[in-house]
Amino acid sequence: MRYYDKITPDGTRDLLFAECEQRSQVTKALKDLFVSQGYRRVMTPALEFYDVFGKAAKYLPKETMYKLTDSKGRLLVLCPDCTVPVARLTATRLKGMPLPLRLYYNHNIYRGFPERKSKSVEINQVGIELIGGSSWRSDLEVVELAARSLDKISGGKYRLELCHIGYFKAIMGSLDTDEETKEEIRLLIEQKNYASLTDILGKAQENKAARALRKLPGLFGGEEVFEKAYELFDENGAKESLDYLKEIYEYLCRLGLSDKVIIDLGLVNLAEYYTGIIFRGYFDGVGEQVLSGGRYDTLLGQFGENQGSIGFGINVDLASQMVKTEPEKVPEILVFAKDIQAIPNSVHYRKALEKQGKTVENSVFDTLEETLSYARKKGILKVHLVGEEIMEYELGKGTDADEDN
Ligand SMILES: N[C@@H](Cc1c[nH]c[nH+]1)C(=O)O
Repeated sequence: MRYYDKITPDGTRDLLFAECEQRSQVTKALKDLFVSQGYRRVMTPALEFYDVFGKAAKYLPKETMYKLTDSKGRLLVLCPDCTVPVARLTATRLKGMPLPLRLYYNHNIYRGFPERKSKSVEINQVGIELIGGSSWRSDLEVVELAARSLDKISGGKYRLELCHIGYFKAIMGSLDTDEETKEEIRLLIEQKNYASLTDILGKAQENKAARALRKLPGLFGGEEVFEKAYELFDENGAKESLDYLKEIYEYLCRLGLSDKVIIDLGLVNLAEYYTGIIFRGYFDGVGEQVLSGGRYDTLLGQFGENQGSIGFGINVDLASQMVKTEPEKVPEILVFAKDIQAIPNSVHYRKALEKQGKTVENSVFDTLEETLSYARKKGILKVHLVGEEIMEYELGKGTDADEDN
């Protein structure tokens, strides 16, 4: 029998020192930004009833959720998405609060990807949701905030891809095929898999919609994309979606972000709750998407509250790759209590040093000799011995000359 007692499950990992620091820096930078804009923090549990997502099962693939049962045999999941629990919370405990609600969170989510062993299944996500308010103004606020978040973390080395799911939905609505094939088509477009897309569309009835879908993954770039898109398909609400997206795009250009924003009409996200604009953020040199978000106007309705909302989430681990940390600092002083009786005094002494802003470590060795040897190994330059008096030992870098003086 094989024991898995020295490793972590596929897709999870331990984080050490500098990595923890990078994470903290990212979350602090984002938190400061969100708080300064009036967003308030909420926390939802790591465990949720499956029904919270089951009701919205169509929003997230069931196979990617980690499931377990509680003591009453009810089905639970490890939270696979932050937006759905926030919708649950808004419709229950936050019901009746003045709208709009501006919420932010820092949460781990769990999504299994059986086909990709190396992909993280535990993702630390920081995000916001803006619930209620006029769609137009909320969309402008949140898209700009997404760009600002990416900018703050990467120092300008980012790009934001924009789409409106209404365009894709309009085309799909005009395609004469069953739901299963439609889902397959959506996946192929998401993966920009032209070959299989052409194959599968070859089987559907040839019409304007099928032609447009074939071209969809290529509708990617700057302003010129709009012209092509209008030409390709403008029925069934497609024109209105493009008009709306174009206005958002122009607004971002007016903010000076034209070199950061890309239109990608092939952005057909995994989470099916989107009903309006959707967007994704990338950092230069990081292959995977760091930010994802969009407008979802029907999700809250699933929980009995009809409110439109928009939000985004940022993958903190990927964002951490953009953060440089200072080389790790060792404590300035190692304090050693000469004997058991001196320990209370050494505590007072450490507190006094901490008050002066010093970083202080307590020696848990029984002898001064071991304490000095440890300090040398760790590179701590000062050892203070607390007895009747305080004795200070200075350990020069790489020398132990003054050890016994
Ligand atoms: N929950 C979405 C991001 C999002 C937040 N709000 C709207 N969308 C995701 O994980 O991709």
